[in-house]
Amino acid sequence: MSKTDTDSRSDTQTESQPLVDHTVEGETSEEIRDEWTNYDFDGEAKLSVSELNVYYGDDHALKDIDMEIPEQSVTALIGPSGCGKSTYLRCLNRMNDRIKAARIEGNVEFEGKNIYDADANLVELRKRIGMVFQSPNPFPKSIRDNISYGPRKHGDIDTGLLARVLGRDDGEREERLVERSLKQAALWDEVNDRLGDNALGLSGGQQQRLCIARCLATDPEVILMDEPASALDPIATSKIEDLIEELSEEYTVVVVTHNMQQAQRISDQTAVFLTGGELVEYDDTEKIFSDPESQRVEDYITGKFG
Ligand SMILES: Nc1ncnc2c1ncn2[C@@H]1O[C@H](COP(=O)(O)OP(=O)(O)OP(=O)(O)O)[C@@H](O)[C@H]1O
Repeated sequence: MSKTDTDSRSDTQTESQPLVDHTVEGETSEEIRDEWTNYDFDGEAKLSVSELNVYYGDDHALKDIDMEIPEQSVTALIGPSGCGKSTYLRCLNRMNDRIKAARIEGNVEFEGKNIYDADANLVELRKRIGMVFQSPNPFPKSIRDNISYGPRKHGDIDTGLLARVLGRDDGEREERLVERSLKQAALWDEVNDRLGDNALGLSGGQQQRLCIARCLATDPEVILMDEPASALDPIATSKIEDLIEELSEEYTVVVVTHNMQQAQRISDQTAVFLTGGELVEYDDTEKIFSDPESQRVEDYITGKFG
């Protein structure tokens, strides 16, 4: 499968500037790290992360992350437990702001603007960069209300009494939005005859697709997913995986997964984080899983540690 240490070092090593032994944890040189994480792709970057550091109190959870995320594709984030994948994902739409102990330094550019600028509009940001969590978390409301809740909150849909009195009722638009979002999330056929039923009566897999539909209803451009299938059975997982691949034709998807087969099945590029909050390698998924540069990445993906 892999290159040996000697092979992978020979590309970059010079006599005057020997590089450290990258097989020793924590000793990857900056030059090598830059080379292995500087992913060269066709097309535009949707998000550009630079010099990102995250601290929880004294714990330095993410170290100097530079990463460009290509638009309309699936980027998988993999790595052992505690290496910072979820922390990184939450940085991409400022969800870490909600964690008191978290301190974030660096830039995350979304279409040319740093989302950490003081004047960033967080409501708008999280509308454009949506998130789906590990455990399905529908609201204890009807299937229909789960979809229309966000657009109503943002003022995109109004079906209230005043709107009705003023003849501006968006009821029809709401129905169209509910149908479109549920179809996009491959759930419409299973629920279209019971849109008024409580969402908590759906199966786990259906609930997760509903959460994806809810996210799509606010018209995001980026969808962040934190282990979206880890609580689901194999059939429900396979539906979510198919859905992720379809969504990437229109949206930019970033997904954290512990499941390496899943990363291989669904993603175009994979970023490997290792213990200590380091981004060690970032490349085409095929390359990462067939011919990684880093010995540590190879050890991780072949199950030698992690
Ligand atoms: N809210 C928090 N407060 C303090 N420390 C935190 C918090 N969230 C995460 N951490 C710490 O930050 C580090 C990275 O955690 P994170 O959850 O991002 O890793 P992960 O790779 O997503 O792990 P897992 O795969 O187990 O979900 C860990 O050391 C963790 O203990």
